[in-house]
Amino acid sequence: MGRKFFVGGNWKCNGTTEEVKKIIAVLNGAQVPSGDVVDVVVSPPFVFLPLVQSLLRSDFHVAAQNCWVHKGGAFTGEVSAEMLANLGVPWVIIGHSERRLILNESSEFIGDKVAYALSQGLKVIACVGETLEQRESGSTIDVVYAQTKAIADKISSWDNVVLAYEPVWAIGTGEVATPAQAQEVHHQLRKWLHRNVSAEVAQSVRIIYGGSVNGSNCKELAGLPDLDGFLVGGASLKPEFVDIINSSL
Ligand SMILES: O=C(CO)COP(=O)(O)O
Repeated sequence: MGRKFFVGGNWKCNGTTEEVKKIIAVLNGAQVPSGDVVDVVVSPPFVFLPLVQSLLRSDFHVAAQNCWVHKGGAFTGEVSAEMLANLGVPWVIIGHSERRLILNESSEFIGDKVAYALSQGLKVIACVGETLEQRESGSTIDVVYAQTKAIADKISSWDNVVLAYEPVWAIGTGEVATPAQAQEVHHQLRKWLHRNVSAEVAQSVRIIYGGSVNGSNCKELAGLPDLDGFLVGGASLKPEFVDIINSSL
């Protein structure tokens, strides 16, 4: 069985109620393949999750952009995995580079978060990726292996995990990875899963790419053998997100 294409839209810390309604109207009117062909997940800021859930077509789903690492409690400003499950939010993005780098989340902390979110029945988009400095020093593969290992060490099943490779130097820069660069890292990640988890998991886990994906560059990337979809930032707030959803056709 092939891996189902997956397209996530990470809205990051953007949007007003009016803007949310506008982008949802575009998505709801879009001609896209059925949910059997592509998983579409949009990830608004926490405060807009109920609004998006109430308006969004039923074949698309929502993701939170983060959650607390363990059970909720006295953690001011945090949102727990239990709360997301209680709201019927099926997905959560964990380990985005903006949280790793700006909020100093360690790989170990991210591994704990992924494990806890899974334990609460959430599905996880787990992000890995190297900085420009790491790429230039030749350590890309070591970095993404270590980030992936920190997750693998904490979880017992990859059934509900999508792995997102997002090179930091490509995020929000307009400098998308070349098809060769993306394919190389995705292939190496699949090899790592094969060696360290299982052949079955290596075969079935979706590895998606993020970093300056847009309506014009998505098609070529979508055809790569080890690339199973996208995690889209800026372009997920625009009508071209529909082209990205359709890029595997
Ligand atoms: O960080 C990203 C998605 O999580 C990618 O962002 P951009 O598509 O804006 O480069």
